[in-house]
Amino acid sequence: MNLLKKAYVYTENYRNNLIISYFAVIFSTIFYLLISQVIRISIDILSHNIEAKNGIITSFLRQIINRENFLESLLISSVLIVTLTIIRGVFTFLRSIHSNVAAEGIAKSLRDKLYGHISKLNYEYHIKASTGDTIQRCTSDINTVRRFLALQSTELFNSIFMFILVVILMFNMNVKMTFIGIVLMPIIVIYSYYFSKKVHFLFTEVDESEANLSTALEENISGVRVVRAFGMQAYEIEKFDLKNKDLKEKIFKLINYIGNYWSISSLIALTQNAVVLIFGAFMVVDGKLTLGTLVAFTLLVNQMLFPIRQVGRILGDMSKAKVSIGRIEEILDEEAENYDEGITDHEFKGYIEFKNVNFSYDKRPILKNISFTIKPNEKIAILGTTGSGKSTLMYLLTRLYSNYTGTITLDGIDIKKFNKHYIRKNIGLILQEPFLFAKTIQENISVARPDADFKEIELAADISSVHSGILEFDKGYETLVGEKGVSLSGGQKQRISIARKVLTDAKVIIFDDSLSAVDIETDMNIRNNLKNFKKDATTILISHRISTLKEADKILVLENGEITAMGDHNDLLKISSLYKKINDIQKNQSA
Ligand SMILES: Nc1ncnc2c1ncn2[C@@H]1O[C@H](COP(=O)(O)OP(=O)(O)OP(=O)(O)O)[C@@H](O)[C@H]1O
Repeated sequence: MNLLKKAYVYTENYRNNLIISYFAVIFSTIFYLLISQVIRISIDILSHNIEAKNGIITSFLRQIINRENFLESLLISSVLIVTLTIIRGVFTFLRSIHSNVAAEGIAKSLRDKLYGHISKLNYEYHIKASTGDTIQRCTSDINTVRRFLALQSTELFNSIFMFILVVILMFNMNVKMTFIGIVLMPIIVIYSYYFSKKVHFLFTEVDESEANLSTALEENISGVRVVRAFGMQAYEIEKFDLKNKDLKEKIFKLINYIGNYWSISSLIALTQNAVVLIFGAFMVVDGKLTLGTLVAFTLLVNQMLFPIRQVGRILGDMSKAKVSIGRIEEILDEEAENYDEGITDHEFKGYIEFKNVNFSYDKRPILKNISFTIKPNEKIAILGTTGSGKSTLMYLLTRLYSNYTGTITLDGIDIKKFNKHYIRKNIGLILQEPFLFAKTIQENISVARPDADFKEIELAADISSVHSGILEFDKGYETLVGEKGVSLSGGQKQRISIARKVLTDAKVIIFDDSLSAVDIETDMNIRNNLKNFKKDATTILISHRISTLKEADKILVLENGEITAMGDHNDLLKISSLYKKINDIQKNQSA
């Protein structure tokens, strides 16, 4: 019930389709019962002229068929049966169309809802969640809910409704035969229920094995260079072969089990049929049952058996649907970032201040008592040991994390009061490992401003020192970048991502070690180009290169989450031992 209540919410917009398919189930069942009765009464009238129990159908048939005009009557009842079967077929068709329209519609709106929500979830969620798991929730979990809501629920309704009506009708025809007709049904339901549980487990095993195989394949393809460099091909092939074998064995096990189930349950179903026929035949011989009633019983029992065999499976699948709905709701219950509130109309001047900022990841202190200011148009640089918290500092500034203590202000206003889009539009963060989409270079540059014209894109690429490199490709800006930009060098990828930011009108540009993969000369060119192009932009440079750092107006030295020194190049040579050490090492390397 809880499941149905939860699931009901997702049927919005498709409830009419579901109602039509439920009604179609009702009418298709009623017509089937009608057909069985027409067959029963026709056989009884035409074979022995037996006075069947009076009723609407009997009175109607009595008027149009009789034993005296045998052939004509046979034809009439056949036409009647075919007509009723066609009408039933129309209802079955309606049921199928409407339940499938509802199924696909519900799945689509659920996918839209889930994806829309995921795209608004905070950075912290994305860092912690596994990509594979999230994709599974958006695909196979939605598929399970789709099948349950629109297909299995109508199937379940059909099975229950059919069972109740058939039993009532059979009771009406013959009480003793009714018990005989359903004697093996409980065995079939229990068996199919246990089957579905076991099969669920086997399906999960196959899914896991398939996921292992895909992961191995994905790792091998994307890590092809490492595999070759270490001569690991033979080892990787063997590893893949083992996983492939495991998948084959699990699929065999599953097929075997399903095959056994259908054979055994068919045997039980056939036994049930045989029981009806044998007992029924004796009763017909004893004159306790008419031939027509026996035929009707055989038809009804047969008709009931297939849906009953499905009930166990549907019940098993319901538990799967419950888990899937839970997994989907886990995401939907995550609080989304609010992009609607906050200041958006501020004329940003570029004054930034960190005041006593402290931040922890899972209670582990990362930034400790950070205080510094950046004036508009100033160029500041950050040097720090690995893991000292440089990137984290920039994540706080762009509001990827908000759970810090202390204050961060823009032009004297707390950044928490600004709209998040506004902050990220004005403060452009360029990451060390940029992500490129499986699109053309031109599209990759214009993601930040899809309305930019080609001249602007070219200029942005030129400023980022990547224009001439792009033109060397046969298709130039139309070159398709692979899923992870594999056809581009690390430096090219970094420069394309810089071009993206150049295209925006961000007032602050942060280079988070995003020039690390380009040589010193290109690094300098890009910075000079930017200086001329974005004259009034504030720049924050995270770098390990003294040649880059020394041009900054102010350099922060970060060690273990603390600012240990602050000043320009000459100041730091005197006051920071870390800065001096790095300077000496790099000086010796270039000497
Ligand atoms: N999502 C996270 N959850 C937990 N700890 C994290 C998370 N992200 C980073 N850290 C930890 O926080 C510390 C600071 O990370 P950060 O990336 O800010 O350092 P960094 O100075 O930029 O390092 P690098 O120079 O290597 O890029 C590191 O010890 C890192 O392991």
